[in-house]
Amino acid sequence: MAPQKSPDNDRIEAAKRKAAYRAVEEHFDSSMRFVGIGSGSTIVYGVEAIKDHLEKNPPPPNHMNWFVPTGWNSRKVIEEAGLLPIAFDSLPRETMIEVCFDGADEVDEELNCIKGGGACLFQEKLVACRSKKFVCIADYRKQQKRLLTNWPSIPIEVAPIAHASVLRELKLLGSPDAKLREHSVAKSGPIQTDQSFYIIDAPFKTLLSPLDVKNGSDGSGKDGQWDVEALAARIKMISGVLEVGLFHGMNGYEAQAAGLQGGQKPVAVYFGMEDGEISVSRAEEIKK
Ligand SMILES: O=C[C@H](O)[C@H](O)[C@H](O)COP(=O)(O)O
Repeated sequence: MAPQKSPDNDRIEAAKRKAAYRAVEEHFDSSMRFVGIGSGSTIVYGVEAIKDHLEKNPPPPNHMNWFVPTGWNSRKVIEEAGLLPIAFDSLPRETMIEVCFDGADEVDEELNCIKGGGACLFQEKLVACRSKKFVCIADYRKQQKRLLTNWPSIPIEVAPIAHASVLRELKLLGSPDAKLREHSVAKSGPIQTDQSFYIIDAPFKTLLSPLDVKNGSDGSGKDGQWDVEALAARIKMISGVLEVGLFHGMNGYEAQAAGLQGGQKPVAVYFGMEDGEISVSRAEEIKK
C-alpha cells in the first residue's frame, strides 16, 4: 500500500512553501549576483520560489546569478533546480552575499535561532555572516517566545576526538543529558557533518533572551539558567567545539551599521501559519 500522507504533514509543508514564496518575493531579485542557500526541508521551497521568480523575471543579458551552498545537501538542491552553485571559498574576497535564505529549528521573539537539526550549522553561520541579510523561512511550530521551548536541545558541532570531553564540560554547564547524535541504525555510528565532525545535542532549561537580561534576569548559568548570548559564548569556548547552533548577536543591518559585514541573526523570519496565513517578524531596518 502506498504511504498515506497525514493532514498535519500536508499543512506543515503548505505553510513552509507559502512562507518561502513570500520571503523570496520580498527579498530576492534577478539582478542579484550572489545568494546564499541554507539546508533542510524548508529551503527546498525557497529554491523552488527563486527558480520560479527567475523564470518569470529573467536576469539582464549576460548576468549570472550564483548560489552559495551551505553544505552537500544544499548544493544538491541548487544543482537539481538548474541553478549555478559557487563554493563559499570561491567568492571574490571583497564580495558580500546579497541575501541568504535558510530555515531554523526554533526562533524566539528577538529573532535568535536554533539551527543544526539537520546537522548543518557551521557553513550556515559562515554564509549568514557573509551576507548583507539573512532571511529565515519557517513554519508555525518554530515560532516561540524563547528558545528551547518546543525544540529540545542545542546542536553543537565538535571535533570527533574531543566529543567525550565536550560532553563532560556540557554537563558542568547544566546539560547532564547532552548526547552524541548517532544514525538510527546503531552500527552506522555517529552522524558526521560536511566537515566530518560530530554533532552533540545538548538540552538546557528554556533560554532567557537578551531583553530578559537587560530587564534584570540573571542568565549567567547559575542554577543552569542561561541566556542565549552567555550560553553560546560559553559553549564556543570549549576546546573541540567548531560551532554552536545558536544564531544570536547582530543581524546584517546592525552589523553593517557598526562597520562590520553580516550578522548571525535574521533580518526577517517568515512563518507559514497553520491557518494558511504568513506571520512575518522583522528586525528594524537601520537607515544610514
Ligand atoms: O541543520 C539544518 C539546518 O540548520 C536547518 O536549517 C534547520 O534544521 C531547519 O530544517 P528544516 O527546514 O528541515 O526544518
